[in-house]
Amino acid sequence: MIILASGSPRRKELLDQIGADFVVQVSEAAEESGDALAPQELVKRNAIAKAEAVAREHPELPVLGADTVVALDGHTYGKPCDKADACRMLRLFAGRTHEVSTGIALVCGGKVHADVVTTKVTFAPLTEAEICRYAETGEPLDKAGAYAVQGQAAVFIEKLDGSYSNVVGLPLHALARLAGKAGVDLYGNHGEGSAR
Ligand SMILES: Cc1cn([C@H]2C[C@H](O)[C@@H](COP(=O)(O)OP(=O)(O)OP(=O)(O)O)O2)c(=O)[nH]c1=O
Repeated sequence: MIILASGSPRRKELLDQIGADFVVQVSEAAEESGDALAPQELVKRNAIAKAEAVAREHPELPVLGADTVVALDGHTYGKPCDKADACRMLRLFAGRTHEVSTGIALVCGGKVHADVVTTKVTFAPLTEAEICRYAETGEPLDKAGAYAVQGQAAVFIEKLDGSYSNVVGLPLHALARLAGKAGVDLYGNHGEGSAR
C-alpha cells in the first residue's frame, strides 16, 4: 500500500483507474509558485515537498506527491484565484500551444525518487462568450491553468502531444516506471505466493 499525499480528486481517480492500493493523506506542505524557477524544476520541488511532509508522519509507507502547472511564454500558471483570473488565463491560451508539467515524487525508506513529465496542449481560438460560459461553470477554479482536459474544456482542445493523464494531474506511465525504479509496489501484491 502507498499513501497519496494529495487532496486532488483527479489524482485519486487516476490511481483508482490503474487498480493501485492506496490511502489518501492530504499534504499541508507550502507550494512554491512564480516564474523564477523553470516549470519542471518548480513541480519537482513541490511534489517532493508534498510527499516529504506526509512521509515525516508516516515513514512506514511509500508516499506519493505530485504537482501540476501550465507554462506559456516563460510564465507559469497554477490555479486561478477567481473567475476573472480564470478568464485571463483562458484568453492567453486561446489559439496557442502551452505546456503542462507534472512533477511526481515517491518517498520511501528515507529516499526520494522524482520525475517530471511535460505535455503540449493546443487550444483552438476561443470567443469571449465561450470563455465566459466556461468560467461560469466553476470547473476552472481548482485546476492548474484554469481548465480541465477531462471536463468541459475538452471541446477547446485541438491537439494534445504527450501523456493525457499527465495533464489531468498524474502521469501514469511515468509513475509506474518510477515505482519500478524505487522498488515500490503500487498494487499491494504482497499476499501469499507473491514475492516481496
Ligand atoms: C491542466 C489540468 C489540471 N487539473 C488539475 C489537477 C490538479 O488537481 C490541479 C493542479 O493543482 P495542484 O496544486 O498540482 O494539486 P491540488 O492542489 O489539486 O492537490 P494537491 O496539492 O493536494 O496534490 O489541476 C485537471 O484536473 N485537469 C487539467 O486539465
